[in-house]
Amino acid sequence: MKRPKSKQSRKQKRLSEFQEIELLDAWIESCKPDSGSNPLSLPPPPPPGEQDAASLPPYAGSTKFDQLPISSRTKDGLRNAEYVKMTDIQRASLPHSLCGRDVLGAAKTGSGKTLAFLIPVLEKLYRERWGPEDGVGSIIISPTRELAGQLFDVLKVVGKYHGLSAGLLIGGRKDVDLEKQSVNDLNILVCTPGRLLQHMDETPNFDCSQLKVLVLDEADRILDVGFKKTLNAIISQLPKHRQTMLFSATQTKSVQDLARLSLKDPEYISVHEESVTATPNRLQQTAMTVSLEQKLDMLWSFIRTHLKSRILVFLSSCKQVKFVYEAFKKLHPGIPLKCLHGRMKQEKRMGIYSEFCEKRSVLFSTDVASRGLDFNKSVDWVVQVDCPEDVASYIHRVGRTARYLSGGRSVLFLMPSEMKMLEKLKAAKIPLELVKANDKRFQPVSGLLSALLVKYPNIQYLAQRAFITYLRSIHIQKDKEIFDVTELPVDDFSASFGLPMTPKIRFLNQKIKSKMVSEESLPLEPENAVGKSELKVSTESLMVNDSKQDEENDLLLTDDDVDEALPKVHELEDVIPATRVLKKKKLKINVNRPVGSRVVFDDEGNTLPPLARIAETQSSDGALLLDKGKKDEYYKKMREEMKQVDKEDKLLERQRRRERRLKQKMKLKGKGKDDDEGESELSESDSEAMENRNRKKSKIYFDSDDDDGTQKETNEETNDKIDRKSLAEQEALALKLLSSMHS
Ligand SMILES: Nc1ncnc2c1ncn2[C@@H]1O[C@H](COP(=O)(O)OP(=O)(O)OP(=O)(O)O)[C@@H](O)[C@H]1O
Repeated sequence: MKRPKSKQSRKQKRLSEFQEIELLDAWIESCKPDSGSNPLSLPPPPPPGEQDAASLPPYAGSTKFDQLPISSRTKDGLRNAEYVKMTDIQRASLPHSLCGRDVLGAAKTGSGKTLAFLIPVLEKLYRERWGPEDGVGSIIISPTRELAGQLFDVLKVVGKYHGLSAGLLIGGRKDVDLEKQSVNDLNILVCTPGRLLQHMDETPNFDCSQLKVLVLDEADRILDVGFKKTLNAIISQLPKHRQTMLFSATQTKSVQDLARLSLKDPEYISVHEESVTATPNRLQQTAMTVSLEQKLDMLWSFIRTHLKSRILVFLSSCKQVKFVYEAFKKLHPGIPLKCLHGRMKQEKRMGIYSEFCEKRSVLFSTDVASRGLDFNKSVDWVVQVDCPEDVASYIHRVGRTARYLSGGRSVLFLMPSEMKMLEKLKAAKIPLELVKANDKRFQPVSGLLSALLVKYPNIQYLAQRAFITYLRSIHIQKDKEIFDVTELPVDDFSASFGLPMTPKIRFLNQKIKSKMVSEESLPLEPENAVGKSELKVSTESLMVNDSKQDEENDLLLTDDDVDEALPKVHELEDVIPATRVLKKKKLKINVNRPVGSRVVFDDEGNTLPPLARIAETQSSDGALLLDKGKKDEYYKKMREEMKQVDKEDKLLERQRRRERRLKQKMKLKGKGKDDDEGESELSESDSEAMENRNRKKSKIYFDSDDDDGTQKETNEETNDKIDRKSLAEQEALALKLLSSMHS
């Protein structure tokens, strides 16, 4: 902010300031609007020429900033930024806030709430003659860093001619030590709750005891459970005697919340309460039924048909944002893509935010961009791919378009299981039209994604993470009437991401198990469990249209270039087509599975109870042998059958042996004859070998060298006896082993 340049001019300024402040104080005091009155219903003050010279003109009912009891510095700042006429929320709240009252302001998105609290902040400190040595005089808290940055920018513009110092204190910045050195010299802090508390805890001599004005922008969000502890800790360090202003498009009226902030007779200013709609009039809102597995196809088709628009796409988690951004970027839709989420470095976040303000592009974002952000050039479309958690969240998301006097359009994708949300939105005075997509413009992307995932494992990893986090985000939603994770067709959803297999979903198993227990469902037999836990496959196609359609509502027609030829989709020339067939089999979740035990599955994928594996062999009647009596009987029968088969085998073997020996005998006899006849033909060695062979043979059966037929016959019988004995022993041993195994 500018400071007076020379000593002389400073002195003059101080003098004129002094007079101006006196006049302003008197004016504000003498023309105070009645507490609880609505300045919007009052007539505007008469023009300067017609005013009573003896008295100050009433300011409640003013329509222009110039008519308000505010300093010339603020007026200059406003004029500089071309703010002349006030919006409704400014007209309704400024007369009350300028006279120091606590205010609870609610007005539609994009209706100018920022100035409604920045002007009183500047004016209060100015009239208190606040200076650098006075320390922190006002704190403005915003739920997100981007919004805090934006508020700070507006403050710099409007407060340009004031001598006050202001600082932006937000997380994610490296220069916290530098901040600590200068924070005590700041008069106005624009901050996020976490960073403010950090300074309260860590910065030596950080002092807010003189605080005059506290502002909570997006108050309902800051008072939400997410910030509860932080906010309570902050409030406990602030003086109770102060002016407090709360602003939001979806205001809190909870007495508990207001008590936490120690508000004193606050003015409830809700300028659009009587309005027919809760959202800006120039906002054209539509909804489409899109099944979970078709969301990405629909989003891709939407982007491809709106290449000349500035589109803000809301997804439910950082991981979703990362995956869709990275994957679509690789597919080159024909429009620049950007992404914004809480896990990004602060500098990058700010960079993306300002780039999106400047250039036509598609910004994929989490709810980090859903509140307060005022993109410079208007956003043409807000696309909600994932259903917002509640009505308030919907209002803030769509509120990023159709701001101030501009128009805008929005589309909400609703899964068949989320249709209850449509009723809730309509009940909250949100004019939504259910429309259908143009099938001719529908361009599925799942095939391209599966090819992409094969080529880029890092994107496949992102897809897996995105898949899990989406399901988790549904799982943790509070409104179970709308969000039911067990209703989701997980396998088809995973396939729509291009994933070759459905990733494991542990929390879902537990969820389903507990659901089944609470519903006292069928006995937990594996078959039932699987049937029960099987996640539905949504066959719902693009749209259920219950309203009359016209071209205007056809969402896959381009908004301004319906007949214009679209650039061709950049084909994945170098992407290898997916070789693996996508798993279409439904996920079977075994709710019976005891923790830490081994589970056995049959061929169908059903679990088998313990011991079933042993008894896998079926009896003649086909039943599994789990009964011990039946099992013993079954094995006894089997043993006997085996014995019989053994016997037959042995007899056969014996017979074969006998035949072999007979043949050998015959051979030997024949040889003897031959030897006698052709002695000269046999060498010495040959006869020796023959002798040895005969000896060896006899050694098999006899210990003596005597060799005649009768003897051999007897020996053979003995041998058979030995054989028989050993086989019987072996048999007995085998049976013993078998029975010990199964007893
Ligand atoms: N009196 C005015 N004259 C002209 N433009 C204005 C005026 N007041 C606000 N604006 C413009 O209107 C736009 C929306 O204002 P602002 O961001 O304050 O809305 P908001 O009500 O805070 O919205 P949200 O609820 O989304 O936070 C801004 O671009 C702002 O510059």
